[in-house]
Amino acid sequence: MGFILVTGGAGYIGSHVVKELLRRNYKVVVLDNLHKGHKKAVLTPYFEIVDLKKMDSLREVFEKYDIDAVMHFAALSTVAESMKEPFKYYENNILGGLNLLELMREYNIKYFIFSSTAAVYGEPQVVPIPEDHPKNPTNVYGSSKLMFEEILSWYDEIYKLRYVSLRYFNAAGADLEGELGEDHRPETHLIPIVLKTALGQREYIEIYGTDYPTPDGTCIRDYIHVVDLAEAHILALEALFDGMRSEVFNLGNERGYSVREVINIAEKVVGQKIPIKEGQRRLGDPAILIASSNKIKKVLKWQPKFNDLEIMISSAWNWMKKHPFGYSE
Ligand SMILES: NC(=O)c1ccc[n+]([C@@H]2O[C@H](COP(=O)([O-])OP(=O)(O)OC[C@H]3O[C@@H](n4cnc5c(N)ncnc54)[C@H](O)[C@@H]3O)[C@@H](O)[C@H]2O)c1
Ligand SMILES: O=c1ccn([C@@H]2O[C@H](COP(=O)(O)OP(=O)(O)O[C@H]3O[C@H](CO)[C@H](O)[C@H](O)[C@H]3O)[C@@H](O)[C@H]2O)c(=O)[nH]1
Repeated sequence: MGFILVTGGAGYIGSHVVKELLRRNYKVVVLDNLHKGHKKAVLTPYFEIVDLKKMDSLREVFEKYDIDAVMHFAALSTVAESMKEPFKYYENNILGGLNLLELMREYNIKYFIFSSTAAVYGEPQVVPIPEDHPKNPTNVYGSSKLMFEEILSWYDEIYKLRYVSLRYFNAAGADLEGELGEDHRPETHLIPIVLKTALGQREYIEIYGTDYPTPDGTCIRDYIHVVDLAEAHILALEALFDGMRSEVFNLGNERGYSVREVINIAEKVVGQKIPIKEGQRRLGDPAILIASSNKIKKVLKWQPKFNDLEIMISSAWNWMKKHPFGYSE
């Protein structure tokens, strides 16, 4: 058995998946440019600091390792930034990904797992959102992921590249052994910001909009534990190895929590009141995003183990308490 190449394996979700792959005795090589990732989050000794946009250095990685499959997490993923710097997003997420696919073709590697997103759907017409829901991204980030899904389907058609595209909803939580966690800079995600407020690193958590058409006026999201995400990646990879055709799956828990509910549960976890400030809506935020995850449960027999938001927040809190400054201590 050769290596699983994990791009973006120094990042939040990639590092957790690497840990799970290693636990199951896969050989793993991580490729990351460390633009956002952290060296300390890389648990495999095989680590290449390479930018996907640099075809020549990328080719050296394919020359050096015998690769059986690729898991592709590397991407830029901040919605607001994508609307200010579209070129950067299309260049990184499309061109970077295409370089990878071209080398896979050249080196005859047939299996690919892609980190897609709920942002491909845009404003939902129905919730829970099924995979065949219309795709109308409302930002460049979501558009770049949708375009890449289309590219993948042509690589399948032309070169028989077998892929699974996993459309994650809101990834949350941290490694249950406290070895890995979420350390985005700047942090834009709700749960880590709420917890940083509890730690006193921020004065308050600003709620982006309290006039949404939801029961308490704040946005509703479907959170999924990063360890359950990791499990889904392994199931997808092994299904491809067993001959499954290319597939697209949502990954969420089919249950929504409002921003206020998230803050309330976080207060329970940390055992203190967390100061809030009611602010304006953030541009491009849909009111409600909830996944239908029926398909992956049926086809891959995926069963989330940590679908309780309190468990997700507790695991994130455990890591953050131990690492208040993330990986930079
Ligand atoms: N966090 C979420 O809730 C969420 C939800 C849906 C989809 N996703 C997708 O999942 C993937 C992982 O997300 P994350 O939260 O772990 O992000 P992250 O920023 O923590 O990890 C991404 C990693 O990719 C690396 N990278 C980016 N561009 C690169 C390039 N050109 N060459 C080499 N390395 C590069 C970064 O340095 C970083 O370590 C992304 O593709 C993201 O779009 C995340
Ligand atoms: O300081 C904050 C941060 C967030 N929010 C709210 O909390 C909810 C969750 O926001 P996140 O930024 O944590 O995540 P998003 O729902 O924006 O997630 C989107 O961006 C992610 C990548 O960053 C994924 O790609 C995901 O699929 C896509 O829907 C949103 O309603 C947001 O408005 C606040 O009220 N205050």
